[in-house]
Amino acid sequence: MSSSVSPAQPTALYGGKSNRRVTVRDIAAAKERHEKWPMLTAYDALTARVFDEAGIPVLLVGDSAAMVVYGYDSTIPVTVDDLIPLTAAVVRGSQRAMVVADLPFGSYQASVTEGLATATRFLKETGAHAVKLEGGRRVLPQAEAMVAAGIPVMGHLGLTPQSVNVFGGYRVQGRGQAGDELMADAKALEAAGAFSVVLECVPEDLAAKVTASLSIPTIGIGAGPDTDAQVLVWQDMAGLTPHTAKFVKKFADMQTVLGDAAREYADEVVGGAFPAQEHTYH
Ligand SMILES: Nc1nc(=O)c2c([nH]1)NC[C@@H]1CN(c3ccc(C(=O)N[C@@H](CCC(=O)O)C(=O)O)cc3)CN21
Ligand SMILES: CC(C)C(=O)C(=O)O
Ligand SMILES: [Mg+2]
Repeated sequence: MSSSVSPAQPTALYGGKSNRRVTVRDIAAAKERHEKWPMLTAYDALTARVFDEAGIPVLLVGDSAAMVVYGYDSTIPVTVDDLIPLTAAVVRGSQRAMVVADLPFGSYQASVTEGLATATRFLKETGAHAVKLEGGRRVLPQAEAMVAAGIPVMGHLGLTPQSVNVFGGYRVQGRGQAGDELMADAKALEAAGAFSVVLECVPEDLAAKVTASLSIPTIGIGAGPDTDAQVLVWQDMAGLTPHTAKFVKKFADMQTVLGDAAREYADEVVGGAFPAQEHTYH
């Protein structure tokens, strides 16, 4: 497994000493300075704390919780009521990171009113600092209304998993003509006031072109090395998920670590070695 190395020079978002919450202004400053930054998902207080203390500046409570927390085989089934308690836990578990709430399928597409009501619920009931929604021009009125209401919006283009049934699987998006459409969506989100945009599963050349064309940061997942930021689902990054996409790098082997711990615990219970006197009240 790889060892971690901090950059020699602290950047606007990583490696500095400030403990106050990261804001959209800090994120804009990072783009101006051409500084890269890391984002991870989190779904509970303890992992949020670990990632916060590791200096991850932005934590996303992804609707990927549908798959990695709730065990569904897509993100379609997860609801606002499923995600609100997880998002609140991540806010409580972190001190410095900006917490972004991923709006689930069916909670913002129907209308501006619906989108605004959902985004407002996340900010009020969880303490999240921003929301993320999938789509470009098709959700522009919603994005504009949220920004007008004072809610920072993160966009998400390319492989938008809530549309998996339209794509016919989790496939690379934005090849050929579709790249021009994606670029237009990215520019529309920027004009609507989005503070950043996720680019998922797109060719690296397209991601680089979009990154160079926007004044807001791009956050890549399967989008190559040239986006301003990167994001991974933490269970993928830590080696807990059994099957992962090509874009995932495993920075730890938690499946082995946790499995070995569980087997050792079980062996000691069955063999009588645990609990010992030191774990016992007298
Ligand atoms: N654990 C987890 N990690 C994720 O990154 C993630 C989720 N869940 N759930 C929601 C979506 C689904 N995602 C996925 C899932 C599979 C592929 C995948 O297997 N892609 C193919 C690309 C095939 C092609 O060339 O078009 C691959 O082989 O990498 C990609 C993104 C990303 N998101
Ligand atoms: C992978 C990220 C971008 C996401 O949307 C999620 O985790 O739900
Ligand atoms: Mg998501």
